[in-house]
Amino acid sequence: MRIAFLGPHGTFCEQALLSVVDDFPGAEPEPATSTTAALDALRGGGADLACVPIESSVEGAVPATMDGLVESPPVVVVREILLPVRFAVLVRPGTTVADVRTVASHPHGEAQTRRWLSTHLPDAEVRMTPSTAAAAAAVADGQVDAAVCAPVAARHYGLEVLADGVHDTGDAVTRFVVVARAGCRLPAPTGADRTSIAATTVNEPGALLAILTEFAIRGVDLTRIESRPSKARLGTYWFFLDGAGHVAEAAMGEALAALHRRCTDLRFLGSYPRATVPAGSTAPSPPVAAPVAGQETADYEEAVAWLRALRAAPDPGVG
Ligand SMILES: O=C(O)C(=O)C[C@]1(C(=O)O)C=C[C@@H](O)C=C1
Repeated sequence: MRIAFLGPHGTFCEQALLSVVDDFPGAEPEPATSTTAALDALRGGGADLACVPIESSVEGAVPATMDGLVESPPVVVVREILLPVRFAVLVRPGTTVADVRTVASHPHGEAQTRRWLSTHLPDAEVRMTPSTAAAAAAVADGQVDAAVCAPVAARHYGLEVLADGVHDTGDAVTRFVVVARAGCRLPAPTGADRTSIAATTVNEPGALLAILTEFAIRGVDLTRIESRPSKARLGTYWFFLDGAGHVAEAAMGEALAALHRRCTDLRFLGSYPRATVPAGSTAPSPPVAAPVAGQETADYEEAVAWLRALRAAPDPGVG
């Protein structure tokens, strides 16, 4: 089983994938040159799964992933991974701070170390690369003087650490997702799951509120909402929503069925176990609201059984 990931070797994405790879028997991680390339490999059949970053606790959404999730043919998330991230500045051996004229990183790496860079390397030109490890590779090739990346990249590219712990915000966490082609068997409900969707709707007052209401009235805790341009024309958007629960559960299933009737386009992007921040990290796990009384799975099952009993009345023809 080939799993394409945002490469080259030494990315945070590779670390995230390696932390769960044993759960995918026979997995062969294969580096892709970008998030888009990883998703393209999945869609084109060159990979069976793709592991890509989706959001950072500091910098927010990874646009290439959000946009890639709603392209065709459809894909679904089957796993999420939370990885605490800390950044180092890597250089070729012997390079001093005074030698650094160019520094490279992924846009999210630059965003999370901007203050450090402006304080300690104020005159360095900052260049963007498709990943933090691509920046480390560029240092090794002599294209730039320094990379802002994961410390682990040093051993992949024969670099040394000029400065460690250079992130501006402590306890940063990046969320990664493992994505499969739609039609695969969904992960079974665990009781602590997340469901992701993307929806478009008409432009009229209250249209977004109507979408949110379908979740609210069923006690579904929304854990994330983002919008991205639909790309069809200015002013039209995909709304990406994550909610606590599994499509196999009545509350989430009913909410999605209601959205299917209501939205102009609705993409189911997967139901998968909610990840927590790994033990040992000081970063807090994301909050999830407590269940709402009367809206728990057992309440739904009881209500469905009640309705079924009503409909199964022995003499429906009375009157
Ligand atoms: O470039 C990498 O190493 C990645 O895995 C990507 C990525 C991201 O997209 O946010 C992951 C973690 C860090 O926040 C910086 C970059």
